[in-house]
Amino acid sequence: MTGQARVWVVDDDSSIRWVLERALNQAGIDNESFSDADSLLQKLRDDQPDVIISDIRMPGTDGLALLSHLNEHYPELPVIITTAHSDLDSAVESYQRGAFEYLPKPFDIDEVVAITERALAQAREKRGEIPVPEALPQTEIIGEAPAMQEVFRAIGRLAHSNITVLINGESGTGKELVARALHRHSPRAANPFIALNMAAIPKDLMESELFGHEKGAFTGANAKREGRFEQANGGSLFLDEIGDMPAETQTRLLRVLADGEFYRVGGHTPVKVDVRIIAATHQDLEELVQRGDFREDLFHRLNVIRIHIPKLAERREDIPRLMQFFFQRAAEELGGEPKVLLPETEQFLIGLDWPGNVRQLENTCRWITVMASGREIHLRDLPPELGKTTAPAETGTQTDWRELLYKWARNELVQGKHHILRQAVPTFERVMIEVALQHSQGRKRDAAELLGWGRNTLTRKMKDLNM
Ligand SMILES: Nc1ncnc2c1ncn2[C@@H]1O[C@H](COP(=O)(O)OP(=O)(O)OP(=O)(O)O)[C@@H](O)[C@H]1O
Repeated sequence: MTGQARVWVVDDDSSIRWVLERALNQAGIDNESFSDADSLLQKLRDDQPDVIISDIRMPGTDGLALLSHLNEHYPELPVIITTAHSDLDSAVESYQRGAFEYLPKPFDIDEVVAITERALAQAREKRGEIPVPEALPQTEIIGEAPAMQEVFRAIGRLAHSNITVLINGESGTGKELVARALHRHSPRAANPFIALNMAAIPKDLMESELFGHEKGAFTGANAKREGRFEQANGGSLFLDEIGDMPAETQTRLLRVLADGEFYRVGGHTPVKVDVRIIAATHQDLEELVQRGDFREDLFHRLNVIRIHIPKLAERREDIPRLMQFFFQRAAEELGGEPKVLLPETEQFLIGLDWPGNVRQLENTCRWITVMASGREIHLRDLPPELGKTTAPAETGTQTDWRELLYKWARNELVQGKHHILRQAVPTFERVMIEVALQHSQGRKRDAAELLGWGRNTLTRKMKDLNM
């Protein structure tokens, strides 16, 4: 945006001017008020705002006359009309004379601010200024594992279609990322992508969240509200954790999918929408259907194309690149240079089970970026709980590390490596030496004694190991 956004408000009611001034100021929108249209027109001769909010009934030039004048002489300038005497005629008249929006009083302050922001965005667009890009989450998907290649192929095949897609995968495997990619590569890319997590919405608010409500539909519904379906019109609606959708909402969703239209809560006029549904779940929907917890007909409607995202432990080969990517991103966000893993640290991390999948890996990389002081990451720099939660925790510390070693060795062999002792033994010795030196506060003679070596052996080993 060039300079500050400026909004002019004209209303003969000083209390309305006061309320609007306060709300706009709070939203950081620069504004100025006028008590009548004539003084506004006067000022318009040598200055121009980005948006005007005008009342209809005012002494002197009224709002509709002002609107006609503005529409003729300043067609680019969005005008929001407000009125306390709302009727069908004034609404129709306002739109016919080119109003950007029409708002009956008393209005919902948040709604006025939201509409003003939309008007400001449109004004910028018309002036040819580049619209402020929305802070889109990073959508690059990393995956060289065959299972991920399969996912990419599915996204590619679906690129030109509007088909409903069901994404299956454990929590944190990247379902939302894939949904965004499906949207970004679809003919709807320029329209909204709206994400909604069924598990995060209280049951009794779900319908109004999805379908919106009319003013007065229930206690607390002070103004009409658009639901997510309307917001996603022309674009995609991502319904995450669809298995958690309550039965009544399932029934309504099914009807919307069949008819392409719905009623807002408390509404009597059908609302038509064109929305592509991308649903996701970590649950076994077939099993939910069997148990009677999910409607079978809805399941079939959603299950047109299914994309399965494997858990991270099933695509360990992607872990190094993912970590590199997350270290890079964490460094950009938190400052500093991206961390680098020592080979033994990387091997250890590749061997873990990662029950929280890619999200857990990402969080671990952020943790390391914040907590580790050096650039190179040793085993000792890893979050202490990592081994416990994600490695198969056995009884007693002795079996703990042996289990990990088993896992590591198996993994090496699975990856086709040879001579694995060449890596394992020095790694083992290095860890032992580091711990002993830490314990002896750097005194080599004591460390050697702790290890059961002579001092010369320790010195030679440290030299061999480049320590
Ligand atoms: N293949 C990948 N490449 C890069 N980043 C990824 C990949 N998979 C997941 N991520 C990142 O991991 C995090 C979790 O992914 P996402 O939110 O898409 O998972 P989800 O399966 O939708 O999780 P939930 O089911 O818990 O909502 C996100 O920050 C996402 O950017």
